[in-house]
Amino acid sequence: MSTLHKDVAIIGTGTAGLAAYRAAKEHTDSVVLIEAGVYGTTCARVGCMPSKLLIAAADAAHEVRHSHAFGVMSEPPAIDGKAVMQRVKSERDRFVGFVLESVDSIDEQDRLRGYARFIDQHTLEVRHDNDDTSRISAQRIVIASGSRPSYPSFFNAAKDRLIVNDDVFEWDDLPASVAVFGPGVIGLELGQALSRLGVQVSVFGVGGALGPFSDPEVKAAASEAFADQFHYINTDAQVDSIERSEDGVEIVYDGDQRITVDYLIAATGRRPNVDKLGLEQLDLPLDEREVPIANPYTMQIGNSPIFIAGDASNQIPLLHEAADQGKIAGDNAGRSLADLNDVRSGLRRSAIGMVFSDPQLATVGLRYADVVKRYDQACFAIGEVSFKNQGRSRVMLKNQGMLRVYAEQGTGLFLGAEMAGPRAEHIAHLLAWAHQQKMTIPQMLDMPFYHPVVEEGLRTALRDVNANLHLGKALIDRCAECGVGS
Ligand SMILES: Cc1cc2nc3c(=O)[nH]c(=O)nc-3n(C[C@H](O)[C@H](O)[C@H](O)COP(=O)(O)OP(=O)(O)OC[C@H]3O[C@@H](n4cnc5c(N)ncnc54)[C@H](O)[C@@H]3O)c2cc1C
Ligand SMILES: NC(=O)c1ccc[n+]([C@@H]2O[C@H](COP(=O)([O-])OP(=O)(O)OC[C@H]3O[C@@H](n4cnc5c(N)ncnc54)[C@H](O)[C@@H]3O)[C@@H](O)[C@H]2O)c1
Repeated sequence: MSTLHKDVAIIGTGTAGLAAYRAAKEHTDSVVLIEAGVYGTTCARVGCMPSKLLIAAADAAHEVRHSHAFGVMSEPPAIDGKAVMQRVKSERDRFVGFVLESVDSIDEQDRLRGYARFIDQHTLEVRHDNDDTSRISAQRIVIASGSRPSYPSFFNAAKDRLIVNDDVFEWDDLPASVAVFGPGVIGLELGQALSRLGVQVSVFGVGGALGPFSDPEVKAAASEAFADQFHYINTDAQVDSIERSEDGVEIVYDGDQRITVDYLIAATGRRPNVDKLGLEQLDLPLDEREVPIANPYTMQIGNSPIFIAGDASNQIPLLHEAADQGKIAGDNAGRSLADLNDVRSGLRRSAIGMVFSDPQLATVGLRYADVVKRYDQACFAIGEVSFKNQGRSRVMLKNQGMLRVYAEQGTGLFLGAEMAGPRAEHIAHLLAWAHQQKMTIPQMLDMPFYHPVVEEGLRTALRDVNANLHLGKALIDRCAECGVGS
């Protein structure tokens, strides 16, 4: 068996692996990137980009369907499922093309195709497509193997009609009906988009979980907004049976209710691809899910010569986090070649999470559950705004949802927020930037607010928390000098 000797080996050529490669190359020329699947990254092929393309088509249909409320009359939109999927796939392929160009620009001798597994802390065995194996001996190894959908085994009863997000983006046409299991991030994005594109969508959840929320008030406002968006939604459904029937998948639920759908989409979470890497023989610190425990600032696993990044790390499974973690892991893998203790803390930004549904959902900094865990009740304050009567939101007929902001008593430090509402992707950025700058609520209120904008709703929530921190006056019900409806 041939053995390749390298300073740094990276498992996975996704976003994290590519970032790790570039960072490691700053320290040494001897780096290899190993890829078991297809190049192109999860984000571009089956994740961020195709999902947003589907959502864009759905939004277009929704706007036409609701134009009459503005006095703009139009026919109900005719959805051409084949044309929808054709655009999703062709634009997706364009994005994938950019990634492929970037992979192609990497020296061929730095790339290896095959499935990597650990033999020991410095040795990988790689199984190639033709079933041959080779070995890599590396001083430092970065695990950047991503994640995959995970679902309970009873879903397998749906047989060939059980699908995951990857399969949706392979469709040539839209189906008539689907059941989405899991009203989390993927379930809400894909489920709502399909529903707006005329697919009959039924959503089944467990335990009342909805989107990324831990704040019961924000979750309740989001529940209200989503209540009439689907054929059926129950965030705490009792599913009795799932069966592949002649016509599709038959689901019996909530006692004697039954529905037959074309497909069951499993969106019940993802698991890191670390279970088949042979980690059990390496004496690494593992968590209860057997995922290596890495220092979030250095991405080093214990004091070992192994680093981890991206979804594989199970820290924050988002694209920008995969890029940041990959950079930190690759930099430290290369930097520590001479001395394993020479690792540096990289930049970890304030947390920001988005769901591109309508209303959009967002979390920033500490979520409500984190605040409650860290602080005594008396040591933090909450401010809120409902978007129901918020001026600009009403103007646009996007007046649903709620924003709640959390702050520290005494210092007035902004701690975090949860939001369901219009323009959340932009408001979440303002909040995340304020959070990273460690701004206080009074400092945030000193910033400019234009009129009439949705951000005036943010100002209302900030004023509310300011009053609850005893740093300012209580809110006046109709603050005319603030701008009508702000
Ligand atoms: C439907 C969907 C929508 C999403 N939307 C967003 C969004 O809007 N915004 C956002 O920030 N995030 C989004 N995400 C999350 C984002 O896509 C991921 O966080 C990110 O792509 C993870 O990158 P990664 O490098 O860790 O993994 P990947 O890009 O999956 O790369 C891992 C690579 O490792 C390879 N590999 C695995 N095991 C081995 C092995 N043993 N040997 C060799 N190679 C191996 C795999 O083949 C793969 O190519 C979405 C995800 C999904 C599924
Ligand atoms: N916009 C974005 O940034 C974006 C979009 C998609 C995915 N992602 C990333 O992908 C990750 C995974 O997304 P996800 O939606 O798969 O996971 P998730 O954790 O967000 O949601 C899973 C949902 O499934 C539910 N669930 C679990 N078991 C169930 C069962 N048996 N029946 C019904 N429901 C069940 C959970 O209660 C939860 O609501 C996200 O955490 C996120 O990091 C991000």
